[in-house]
Amino acid sequence: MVVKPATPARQRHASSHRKPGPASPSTPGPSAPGPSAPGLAARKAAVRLLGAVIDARTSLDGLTDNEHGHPQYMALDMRDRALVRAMLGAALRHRMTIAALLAKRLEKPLPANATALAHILHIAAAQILFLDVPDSAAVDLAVTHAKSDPRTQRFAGLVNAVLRALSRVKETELGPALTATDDAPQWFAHRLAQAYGAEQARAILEVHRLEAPIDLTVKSDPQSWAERLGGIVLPTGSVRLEKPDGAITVLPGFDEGEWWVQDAAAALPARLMGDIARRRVADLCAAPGGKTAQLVHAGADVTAVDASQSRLKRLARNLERLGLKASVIHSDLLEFTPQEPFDAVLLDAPCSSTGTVRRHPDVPWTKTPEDIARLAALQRRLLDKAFTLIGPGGIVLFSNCSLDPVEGEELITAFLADTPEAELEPISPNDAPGIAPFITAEGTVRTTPAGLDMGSPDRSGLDGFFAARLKKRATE
Ligand SMILES: C[S@@+](CC[C@H](N)C(=O)[O-])C[C@H]1O[C@@H](n2cnc3c(N)ncnc32)[C@H](O)[C@@H]1O
Repeated sequence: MVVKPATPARQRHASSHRKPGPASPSTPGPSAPGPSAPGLAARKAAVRLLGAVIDARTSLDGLTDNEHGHPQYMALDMRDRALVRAMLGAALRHRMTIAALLAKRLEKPLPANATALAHILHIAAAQILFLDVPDSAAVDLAVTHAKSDPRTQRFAGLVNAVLRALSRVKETELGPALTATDDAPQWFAHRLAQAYGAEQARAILEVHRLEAPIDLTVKSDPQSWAERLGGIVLPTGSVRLEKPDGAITVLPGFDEGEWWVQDAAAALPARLMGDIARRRVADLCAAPGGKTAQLVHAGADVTAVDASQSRLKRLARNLERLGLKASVIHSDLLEFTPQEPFDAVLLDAPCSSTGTVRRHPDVPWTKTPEDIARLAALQRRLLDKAFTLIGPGGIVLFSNCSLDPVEGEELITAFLADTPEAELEPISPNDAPGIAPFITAEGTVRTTPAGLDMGSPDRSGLDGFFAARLKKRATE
């Protein structure tokens, strides 16, 4: 398979350009960079954050937030932050491949409690194998890092020897290692295989090694926006950008509010609600508002509800930029008591996010099967509540970005069995452009990252999503 380099790291990082010291198999060379070497702070931050993800199951999104991120990350300039994200992306997307190649260079496995050492090796190996950083810089900075930490000091020679050996064999060993390895924790690979069969699970895991392209939902005229922005129009109507250079916010149409970033799969649920022009519609877990924007743009009178104040602030900013208006309510859905029923509600429920691994490669490492069970139980409570908010003949569109049937197909089957006044309104190919390949035998929608083949790996794929349209039976 072809491994797409993890951008933006194929740019060279000036702070990494040092000549290597003399290559000794086990002793760091005399010219190994000093404790304040350029590029060292970025490596230390990446190692620290990898530890937080792997050892403490902390979500990378929060750690690398540009306003409230981890202090070691916040102390870096934007260029080094991009490098940290690239190192972490590669280290997590290829975690098992890296582990297998490192293990071959070690005489015996690292002790289970040598986590600091393991993370230094993984971050350096990610650079050597997948990023456009000179191998010598990756090795030397890892050695300096190891020397500076009392927990890893005595392993500096081992770090040097293992990484230099890895650099020597990467051309011959990387390809076969990628073919032989599932880059996922066992529980996750196993669950995917149970749900989708071995072949499809393998295809999904392969796509998880790639970074996702950027998709836009445009207010109108996708073809002309695709031409202006250098992208393609997907069969579903989203515009897919081809390797955008630099910040999205400087592209034409951003300031004018002509489009918003939204994965092609995430754009599907709101399109399945039928003609909602002038209807009263609630978006029940709304922030940061991608689907709210679609509903308002479709002409509905929208009430957007979310339990998170900070995420609602982002929703309000997004709607303002787009020139779209909704009533915004800060409330736990379980305590939301509107005065009148809605014609339709969209419940894009909080979930394990296992459909978004291309964008969030930490997810399989931070989530557990217990999280999936807990989130499915919460989703069921939210769905029961959502169903009370519509009148007879009203619609609940339930969706989430999980790949797990426990949060999707199985949840809906149980809901229908327990709720006599509910019926599934099957989704049909005429409901939305490009939807046909994703409709299941039951009439729900299921996408996986291995879907939407656009001819080349970096143009293809979409997030994993589930959607079901439920109707409240009209009373006689
Ligand atoms: C998957 S995100 C929604 C994404 C959003 N629909 C969009 O398209 O931009 C799930 C949202 O559910 C919200 N949430 C979680 N539990 C909630 C609850 N009990 N009541 C209301 N909102 C909740 C979270 O704050 C989060 O914003």
